[in-house]
Order: sequence, then C-alpha cells, then structure tokens
Amino acid sequence: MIEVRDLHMHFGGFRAVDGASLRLEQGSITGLIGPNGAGKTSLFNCIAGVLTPTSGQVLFNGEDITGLKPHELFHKGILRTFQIAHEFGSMTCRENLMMVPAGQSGETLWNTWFGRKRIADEERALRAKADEVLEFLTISHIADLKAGEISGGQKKLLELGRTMMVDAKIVFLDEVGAGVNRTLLYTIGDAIKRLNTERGYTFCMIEHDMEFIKQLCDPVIVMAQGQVMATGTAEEIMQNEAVIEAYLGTGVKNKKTETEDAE
Ligand SMILES: Nc1ncnc2c1ncn2[C@@H]1O[C@H](COP(=O)(O)OP(=O)(O)OP(=O)(O)O)[C@@H](O)[C@H]1O
Repeated sequence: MIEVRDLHMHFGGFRAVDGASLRLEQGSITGLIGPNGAGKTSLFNCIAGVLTPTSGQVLFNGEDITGLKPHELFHKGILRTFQIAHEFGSMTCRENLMMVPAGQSGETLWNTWFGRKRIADEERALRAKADEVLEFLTISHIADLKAGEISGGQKKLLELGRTMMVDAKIVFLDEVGAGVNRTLLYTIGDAIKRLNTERGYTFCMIEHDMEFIKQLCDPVIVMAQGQVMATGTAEEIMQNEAVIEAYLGTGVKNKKTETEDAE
C-alpha cells in the first residue's frame, strides 16, 4: 500500500532519516518504534506531507506521492494525527468533527442566498455522521462539551474521530497513547482495532508503550539512527539483540553527519 524507498531527510548536515525503506501493507496496523531521535517523526512527516524529503520516494498503491502536501494526501485518504491533539478548544466536540470534511457548500455568498436548503441538508448529514463517530468511539457523552475542556485521552479519541469523518484509507498516529490513562488507552486501542477489522483502516503508529504495541501491532518496524534496523512481530522485536542494544545505547555508533563524511 505505502512503500518508502531509500528516504532521506536532512536538516543542514544532520541526517534525521538516512536511507529508510519500508512497506506498510493494506489492512495492517504497523508499529513504528525506536529510541529518542531515531527519526520516526521525521519519517512520518515526510510520508504525510508535512516535510518534503531531501531524497527518496514514497509510493501509495504504486503512485508516486513524494512531496505532496497534507491537503492533497487528505483527498487520497492519507491522514496524520499529532502527538499534541489539534482540536478547536472553544468549539464543542461535535462541532470539531463537523469541521473536518472538505467541499461543504456553506461558505460562499451565492450559497448563503440561494442554497439554504442544501446547506441545511449537508449540516444535518454532518451532524448525524459526527454523532455516529462519537458513538463508535464510545464518547457520545462529550458531544456538547467544549473540546478545550475534555481530558487529554478524550482529545486523542476526538483526533481519531476526525479521521472517521472522511474516508480515510491509511492513518498515521503519532503517540496516540502518550500520557493517556489505562482505561482510555484501552478505549483508544479498541477503537483502532475495530476501525481496522470492521472498516478496513490501515494504521501506522509511532508508540513508546510496548504493551500497547504488542496488543495492536503486527508488524513492528524499528528505527535507529535514521534507518530501519529490524522488522518483525512484537515478540521477535523484543528479543532482538540489536534492538535491545539500540535502546540501551550500547554498541550504537555515533551518528555520522555529512560534514564528517566530507572530511
Ligand atoms: N526541524 C529540525 N531541524 C533540525 N533537526 C531536527 C529537526 N527535526 C528533527 N530534528 C532532529 O532529527 C533527529 C530525529 O528527530 P525525530 O523527531 O524524527 O526523532 P524521533 O524518533 O521521532 O524521536 P522521539 O521519539 O524523541 O520523538 C533528532 O536528533 C532531532 O533533533
């Protein structure tokens, strides 16, 4: 589904991503792990259009999508959530969801004068969809609360809900479990699993919580020093000597920069 070929993301002389290649298969929930600074977020940002890679290719079902902007990827069903949720705090949770879909008729003067019925119909459909999403996520009770007032975990669920307002094909989740209490973590994990099995979503998720990864992800891809160092099941990864060393920081060579290379 997504294929990343020899991707590089350099900041000045520093190689945050240094020739990463990987595949994300349709229907999978792939975990992306690695020590701090391994290049996971930079890689995510390159795939999701937030950063333009220095070199390399990203293919989506064979189509070259390298360098496309987030809104262009959005129309292809490729979405990314952020570690810090991006909600509109003064709007209700339902309104936050209703904001997501593109191509509504509401904004133009023409529509304001002549398209009232169509706008009302669209709004009704959006509201019904938002309510269905909130119910799926088991958070109907927060529909009318201001998004700025809900808990961090509920914000993460709302962020997941935003991907459900459009026909997402693949969703990139950046530390969706970070700082979330165990109960909500279970709710988030359950929603991800059901979206995967019942609605065919493909996920790729950066996560530090190995228990959470173990419950959800297969395969798990490990990054270190800007490269993919291992791929396997969570069990395989947790017993992989090189991975353990990378996490402990032993035996990992200092990362080279282009400046050093040039010397
Ligand atoms: N915009 C930037 N400018 C310069 N260096 C950057 C930039 N973004 C990231 N880096 C550096 O690139 C390296 C990889 O960062 P990245 O955030 O991709 O790693 P990560 O694996 O997601 O780490 P973490 O788990 O700590 O979030 C880090 O050393 C970081 O300081």
